[in-house]
Amino acid sequence: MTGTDGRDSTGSGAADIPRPREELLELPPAAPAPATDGDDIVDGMKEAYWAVYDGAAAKASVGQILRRLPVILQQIGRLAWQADRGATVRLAVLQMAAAAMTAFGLVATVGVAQHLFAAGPTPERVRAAVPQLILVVGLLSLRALLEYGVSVAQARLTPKIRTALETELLELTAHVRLDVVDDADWHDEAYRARDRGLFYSRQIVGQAVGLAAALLGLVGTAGVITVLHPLLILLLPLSVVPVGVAAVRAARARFYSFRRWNALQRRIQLFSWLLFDRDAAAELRSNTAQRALLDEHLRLTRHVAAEDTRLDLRSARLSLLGRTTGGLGTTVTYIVLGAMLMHGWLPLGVGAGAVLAIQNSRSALVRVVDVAHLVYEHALWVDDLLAFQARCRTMLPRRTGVEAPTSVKEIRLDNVSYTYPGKESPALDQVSMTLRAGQTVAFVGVNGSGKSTASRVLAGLYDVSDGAIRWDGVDVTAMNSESLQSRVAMVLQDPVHFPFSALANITVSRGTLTEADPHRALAAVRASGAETVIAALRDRWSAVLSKRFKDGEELSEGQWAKVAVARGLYKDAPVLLLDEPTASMDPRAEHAVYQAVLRGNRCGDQITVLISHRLASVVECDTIYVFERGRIIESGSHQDLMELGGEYAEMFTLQASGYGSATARGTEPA
Ligand SMILES: Nc1ncnc2c1ncn2[C@@H]1O[C@H](COP(=O)(O)OP(=O)(O)OP(=O)(O)O)[C@@H](O)[C@H]1O
Repeated sequence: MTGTDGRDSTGSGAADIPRPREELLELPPAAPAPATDGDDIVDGMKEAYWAVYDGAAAKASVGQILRRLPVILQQIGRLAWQADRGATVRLAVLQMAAAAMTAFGLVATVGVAQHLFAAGPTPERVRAAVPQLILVVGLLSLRALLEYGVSVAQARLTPKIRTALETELLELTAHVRLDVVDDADWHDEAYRARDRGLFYSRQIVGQAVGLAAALLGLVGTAGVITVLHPLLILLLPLSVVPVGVAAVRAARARFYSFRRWNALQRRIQLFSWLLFDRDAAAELRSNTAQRALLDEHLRLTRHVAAEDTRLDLRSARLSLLGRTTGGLGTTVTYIVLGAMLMHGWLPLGVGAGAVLAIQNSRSALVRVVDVAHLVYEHALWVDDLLAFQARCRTMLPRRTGVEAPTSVKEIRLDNVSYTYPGKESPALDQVSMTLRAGQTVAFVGVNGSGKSTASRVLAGLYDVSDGAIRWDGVDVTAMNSESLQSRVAMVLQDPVHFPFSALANITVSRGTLTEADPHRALAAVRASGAETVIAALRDRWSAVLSKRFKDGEELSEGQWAKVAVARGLYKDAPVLLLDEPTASMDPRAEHAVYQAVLRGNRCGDQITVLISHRLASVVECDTIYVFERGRIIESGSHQDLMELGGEYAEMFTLQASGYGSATARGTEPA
């Protein structure tokens, strides 16, 4: 006997002597995981796709931040305006009024100081200050009320903005074309927009309000100082700039440590995830690998503890530096103020007021710096979310064109080609076929030959790169994509396990979870074999098919397959595509499905396409198309193809011989 490689396969001769192996790989090291104790463990971590903007505020210059702030405030204002105009106006007006009260309160406090530091006996000075004191209390109470109003408006606005953004994001991601969803980069962006963009969009309104309040406070106190004495405004930078510089450095250090902390946590989480994970549990135990992973976890945790301490110490040092520079600035301010008082340029009461106002400005500036950094970084995430939404809007399926017909007599594919984005060679190459109502056809071929791609193109999920698909002569590109998709029922090998009731798992194929056609549902589960599955559930049709819910039930893969076939049949579309739906079914269930779908052909004018690797199940199809590298290499009935003696006949004979030899072995005498 001679094999295809020409070597003798009888077990004798020179061909049996193994040839020396080529040295492809050197010996591995004795320690598989190199110790990284001496290295910076954060550097070994690839940046997570969702962490791209972490620490951005630490990298931006003060100029960059200042330039972006008006744009950010404007953008958040626009989002707020779209979400709730009334609440936005109230928020802005009340916030400005609260800031004005702060400034008036400061003026009144200066008035109190002027009376207290005026010449004359103390009781008279105190009495004279009382009306101003009452005014201060009144203004502060009014400010508290206004700030309450700000909080109320903010509480109404924030959830509305978040809901609007989330709804729009889900609406867009659920509708973008399938080829877009196939793109891994798009996925990363989608997760980032959902996890980070939405999260920060909820916080950013409050932060923007805080920033506006701090900025208004700063402007207000600067105004008061100018009113007290124009020269004092020159003193203000002397006092506040060092504080501002220290605050900028401290804020940057905080963002920088947050970024490192995040990277470290991700590294640790990899290990804790392996120790917790259900899928890893069996292998972890059978390999007795728990100790090794726990040791690695402990090693990393110790690293993180040391890193935490280092970052905290750095932050403490920066804070000390900030206080020292701030203190120096204050000392210089007070010396100049003292000199002005001594030279009689300033009355004592005004001097005391100036001290108060300068202190106010300093704390307002620190707030501005802190919040500006936060807003800057978080606005990048919100920007990212909005840019992603804008991109998705350009990736929606065709929404123009005529509605696809509710029934079809003939679907023609003329030289259809399809190339996946980013791929060089086509997955479908010049495929032509004609499918007629009432026919059942099969797509067969080796893995990767293009069968599923052909079915997705037929289902209107991908637009062809070349060629045309016509439904009764009408090119599908002239049809609204979603209407076309609604005319095709698709059953896949790995169906979605919807965590809904058994009934909703069937009705979802007609786009509803709440309305059912009871007769059609029963007919569909009977035909697919799902009837016995549902009948065995405690709550039958209403049983929730997910263990994540109380009293929920879990199905086996084969049972899910039956539910998925029922879902496809329930859709009752003019085209039914079955992409290896019975791969996980037991032989009896598979037989029943083929009886129902193929021989019974429940719906006389339906076009049924079956993709299967079990060739025994396609024998009765009207036409069998054999795919190879995206092309159709053979087509015809089973009989035709067997007579042709090509690829199909070879595959069929191979499978049949497996059964034949097994049967023969089973019947051989022992
Ligand atoms: N989403 C995708 N993105 C890029 N390439 C893809 C994608 N899906 C399939 N391909 C490629 O297209 C070609 C055809 O794949 P397809 O899934 O249509 O084959 P198939 O015949 O259904 O295979 P199988 O029998 O394994 O299910 C393969 O080379 C595959 O790698």
